[in-house]
Amino acid sequence: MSENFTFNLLARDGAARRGEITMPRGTVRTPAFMPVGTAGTVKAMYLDQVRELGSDIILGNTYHLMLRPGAERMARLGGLHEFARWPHPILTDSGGFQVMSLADLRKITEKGVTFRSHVDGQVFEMSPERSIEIQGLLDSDIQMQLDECIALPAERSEIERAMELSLRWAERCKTAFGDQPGKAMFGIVQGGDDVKLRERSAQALKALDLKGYAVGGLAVGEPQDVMFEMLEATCPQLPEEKPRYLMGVGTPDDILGAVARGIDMFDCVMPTRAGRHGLAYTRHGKINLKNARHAEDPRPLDEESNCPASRDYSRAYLHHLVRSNEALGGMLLTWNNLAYYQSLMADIRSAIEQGRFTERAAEIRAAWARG
Ligand SMILES: CC#C[C@H]1NC(N)=Nc2cc3[nH]c(NC)nc3cc21
Repeated sequence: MSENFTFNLLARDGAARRGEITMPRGTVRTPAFMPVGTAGTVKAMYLDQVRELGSDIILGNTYHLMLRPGAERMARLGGLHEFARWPHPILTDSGGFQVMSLADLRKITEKGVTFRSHVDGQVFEMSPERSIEIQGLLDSDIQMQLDECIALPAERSEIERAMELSLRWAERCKTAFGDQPGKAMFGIVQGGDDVKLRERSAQALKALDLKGYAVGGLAVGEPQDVMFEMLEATCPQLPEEKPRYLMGVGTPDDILGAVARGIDMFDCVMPTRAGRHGLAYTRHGKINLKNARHAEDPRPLDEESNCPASRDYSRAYLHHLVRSNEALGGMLLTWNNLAYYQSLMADIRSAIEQGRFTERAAEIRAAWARG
C-alpha cells in the first residue's frame, strides 16, 4: 500500500481512461463504481458481500453521519472504517447536496450553511471548515469540498453566484484540509447546464491544484445529451493526471457515455434503491420483477453470473418475494444489481486496457436491446 495518495493512468482509449488510485487503505481500480453507503451501511447488504463483488471503495455522507451518530462520537468509536468494519477506502460527500435535498430551514451565507436536521429538527451551522473537520473525524480517505447545490432550473445569474461561492469555499476547504499525504480533498465543478460557467469553474479549481476533481449538478433531470455536453466542456479543462468523479451518476448507459468522455469514478443510488423496489439490472437489460409475466418463470436473472442472487434464484421466486414485500426480495435484487454494476465496471476496465472500449460499449448496449 502507498503512504501517499497517488493516481496512475495505466491506459487510454480515446478519452476513456484506465487508472489506479492508491492510498494507505487500498487501491481503487478506475473506472470505478462506488456503492452508496450513506449512513455507514450499503442498504440491504453486508459489507463483506459488497467487497466480494469487487468494490474497492464505498461512499459515506457527512450530512447523515453528523446527525446520527455524530462526528465526535464516531471519532471516539475509532472512525467510520472501524465503526462499519470496512477497512478499505471511503469517500465522503461534504453535505452540500444533502442539505439542499433533505434539510429544512436552509440559510446560505458566505460563512456557510445553516439548516434544520430532517431527523430531529435540531439546527446546525456548517462552514467549509466544519465540513472538512467532520470528514476528518470520520477518518475519510477522500473528502469532498463543501459546495452550494442550488435547485434547478435556476436563472443563470443564480447558477453563477452559487458556482463562485463554491469556488471560494473550495479554497477554504483546501486550507482547512491542509497537507494529509495519504488522503485527498476533491473540488466539485459546478455551473449547471451552462458551458461557459462549467469551463470557468473547472479552470478555477484546476488552479487550486487539488488531488482530484468531481463534476456535480448533472443527472438532475436534464436530458442525457446535455449531461454529455457538459462533460465534453468540463473534462478537457481538468488536469489529465488527476481523478475525475461524476457525482450521483448513473444508469449503466450513463456510465458508458461518461467513461467515453473521460470520467474515472461514479456513485449512484440506482442499483441499491432500484433493487429495493423490485428492479433488476442485468446483461440483458432491466427486469421489473413486479411484473406478472415472471410469476412462473423458472430461469434465474443471469445463469452465467458469479453472484448467487443472479444465478441461483428463479425469477418466479424473486417475483413472489417482491410481490409479498419480503425483505429477502430487496436483499437479493440489491445483491444482483451491485454484482451487475461491478461486472460492468470490470468489463469497461478490461476493454480500455485492450483498446476496444467503443466496440465493447456497442456490444453491451446491443445485449441490453436484445433483452
Ligand atoms: C450542484 C452539485 C453538486 C454536487 N455536490 C455535492 N457535494 N454532492 C453531490 C451529490 C450528488 N448526487 C447527485 N445525484 C444525481 N448529484 C449530486 C451532485 C452533488
